[in-house]
Amino acid sequence: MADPRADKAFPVSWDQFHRDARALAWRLSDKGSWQAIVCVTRGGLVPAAVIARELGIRLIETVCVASYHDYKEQGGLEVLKPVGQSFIDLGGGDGAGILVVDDLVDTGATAKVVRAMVPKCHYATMYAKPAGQPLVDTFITEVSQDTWIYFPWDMGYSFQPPIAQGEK
Ligand SMILES: O=P(O)(O)OC[C@H]1O[C@H](OP(=O)(O)OP(=O)(O)O)[C@H](O)[C@@H]1O
Ligand code: HPA
Ligand SMILES: [Mg+2]
Repeated sequence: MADPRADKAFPVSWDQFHRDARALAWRLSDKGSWQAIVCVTRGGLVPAAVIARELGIRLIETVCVASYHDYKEQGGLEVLKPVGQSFIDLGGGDGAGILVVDDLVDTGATAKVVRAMVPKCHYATMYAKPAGQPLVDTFITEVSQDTWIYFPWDMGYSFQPPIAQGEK
């Protein structure tokens, strides 16, 4: 269950997301070499594109998982498409040689089911909340459990009331 008190906001712009994705690629670049990326859709598609470009990886697979069906509401976790067997077999049948990429880890529920498919993978996310961190090998920024991360593809420009107005 995501923290229902996730009331702090961590908004991420496209520029910041790109910078953080590049930073993740830099951090990964001396941690190994991978034959393929498995991106966790849908959120993992975006950092996976940047990391694939930076690390020169052209073999890309998806694992399709839906966990949060409504805003901040974690429903039953559904695996809509598992990792393909040919990818699991790349490094000997246990996911070695696979770099898994997702946008974030929160409770760790998604990472747990994906890791069960490719136990020897390297699991990388852009952002990590404490509950999910033990399931991730590499991430860029830690945010607290009571923070909700707002990704650029979920946002639009809107009027912000002045700070002083909120104090009335
Ligand atoms: O650590 P957890 O508590 O499992 O949460 C993390 C997962 O939740 C979000 O995916 P979501 O299920 O919302 O689907 P989406 O990627 O299609 O937005 C996010 O992209 C991660 O994959
Ligand atoms: N932001 C966006 N999607 C999420 C989050 C979050 O903090 N936690 C789980 N899915
Ligand atoms: Mg996701």
